[in-house]
Amino acid sequence: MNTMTESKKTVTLNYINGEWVASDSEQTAVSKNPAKIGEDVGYYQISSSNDFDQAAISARKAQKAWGKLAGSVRGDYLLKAAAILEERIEDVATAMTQEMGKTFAEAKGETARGVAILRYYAGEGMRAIGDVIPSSDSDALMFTTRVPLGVVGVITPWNFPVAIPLWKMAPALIYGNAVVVKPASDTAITCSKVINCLHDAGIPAGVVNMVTGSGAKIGMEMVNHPEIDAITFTGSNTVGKQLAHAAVDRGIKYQLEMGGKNPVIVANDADLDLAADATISGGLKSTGQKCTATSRVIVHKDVYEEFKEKLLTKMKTITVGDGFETGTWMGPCASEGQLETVLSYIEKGKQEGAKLLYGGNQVLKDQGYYVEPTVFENATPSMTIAREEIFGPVLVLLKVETMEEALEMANDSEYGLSASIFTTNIGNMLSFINEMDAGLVRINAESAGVELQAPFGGMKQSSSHSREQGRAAIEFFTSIKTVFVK
Ligand SMILES: NC(=O)C1=CN([C@@H]2O[C@H](COP(=O)(O)OP(=O)(O)OC[C@H]3O[C@@H](n4cnc5c(N)ncnc54)[C@H](OP(=O)(O)O)[C@@H]3O)[C@@H](O)[C@H]2O)C=CC1
Ligand SMILES: O=C(O)CCC(=O)C(=O)O
Repeated sequence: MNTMTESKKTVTLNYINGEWVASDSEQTAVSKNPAKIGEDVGYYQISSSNDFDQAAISARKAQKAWGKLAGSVRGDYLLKAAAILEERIEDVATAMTQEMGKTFAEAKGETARGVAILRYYAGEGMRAIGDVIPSSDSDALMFTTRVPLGVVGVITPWNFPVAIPLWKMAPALIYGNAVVVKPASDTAITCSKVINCLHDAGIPAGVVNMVTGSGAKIGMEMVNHPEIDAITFTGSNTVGKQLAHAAVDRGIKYQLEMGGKNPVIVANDADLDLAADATISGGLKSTGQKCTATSRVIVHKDVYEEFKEKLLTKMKTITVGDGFETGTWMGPCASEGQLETVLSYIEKGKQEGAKLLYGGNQVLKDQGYYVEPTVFENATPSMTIAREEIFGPVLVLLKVETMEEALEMANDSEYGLSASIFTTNIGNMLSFINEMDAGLVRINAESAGVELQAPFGGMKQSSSHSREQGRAAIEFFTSIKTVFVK
């Protein structure tokens, strides 16, 4: 059982060396429902250094045997875990909606994506891992193979509490690593349910470990721990950079996936209904809390007014509320802190002279951390709302005279994660594909929407320039060995 009951409280436990255990700190913290002020979802462990130490040591011990198993055998564990997660979709998605507010439909969709991620990486256990390379010595055989890194530390955010831990853990495991995961505190309970699927699939003790608690404490201990050979992280740029510095100091491998300020360009030949729908879906689903969310909407002057009207008409139909209620399109911000951040950006937008076209207010205040879908216009590219990641349901409209100006503006950002263009002109498409500085470029499709079988990652400040997901994951989670036999 991943929980225990203590004074009528349901307490989620740590998972160390194949067992669900309480922290020796004897401290727990509460996970709160952002849709219902005052409703506690449950409790999780505030772990100690000793807990983390135990997890890292047991991962080190277990990795040796795990790494020696055939890839197909490791894959079988992932397939079993996938089947178990599939049976538990409703339960896992319920925890997700309760902990971070995403609508139940989105939470179920994400959990189904988690199942697909496990199945995809199970298949990786059967695929080629090296090349035969002709040697200059005709009597020799030269080839490459790949070996696991050892123990991988996994630090994950709250916005995709099932998909992100799985798209990091599943490739780590299939390529023979052991893992210690430190999930976001806001969604620790959801993550423990995912780990429980791996436990119930019979994964050998120590191969997977989960330690919950403060990121500032456990996260930093993780990157500095001698038993940790690599770190994979998704979250804020500030924390990502701290981890990178520490990883470089220790000479370990690291992978960071961080922020975005993703643009969508609407050309004067675009299908404006499609563009408006995709801007809303890409910018406001999950309450704008995706690193791939649309944030800057760069519109050609010829279609600006028409596009704006379509966008506003559609935005006005959005229903905000508890993600469990039928009819809710957009849930609350994930926490009080996120709500405050979003409201402070809205204030800054007004102060800096942008025009608030729609929304901008906190709503259902006595119920939860809700904010209206919001759109600004008359913004300039130098305004804070056009430069910084807001991570909320806020769109900024920017008008341009030409497509060259649109592309230049789209690239005028420290980030480069995802970007889209709406156009029917092949020349516009090709310029965008070639010149847009983003890891994910999408034509006539919203900026969000990552496919698990394709590489994912950003340019500039959005990532550590590595890619995760798809086959690209093998580059991070393994080391290449070149073998020469004579
Ligand atoms: N790229 C993305 O998908 C995401 C981007 N963000 C951006 O970051 C902003 C802040 O969100 P927030 O949740 O605070 O993001 P953080 O980067 O603080 O948190 C992400 C993960 O890192 C952990 N963490 C926190 N501090 C440290 C540390 N010093 N060392 C190691 N790990 C640490 C967190 O643990 P704990 O939860 O215990 O603090 C969590 O597991 C958002 O508004 C958004 O702009 C946030 C989440 C995802
Ligand atoms: O767009 C997506 O599906 C994934 C987004 C993501 O990776 C993130 O927000 O961290």
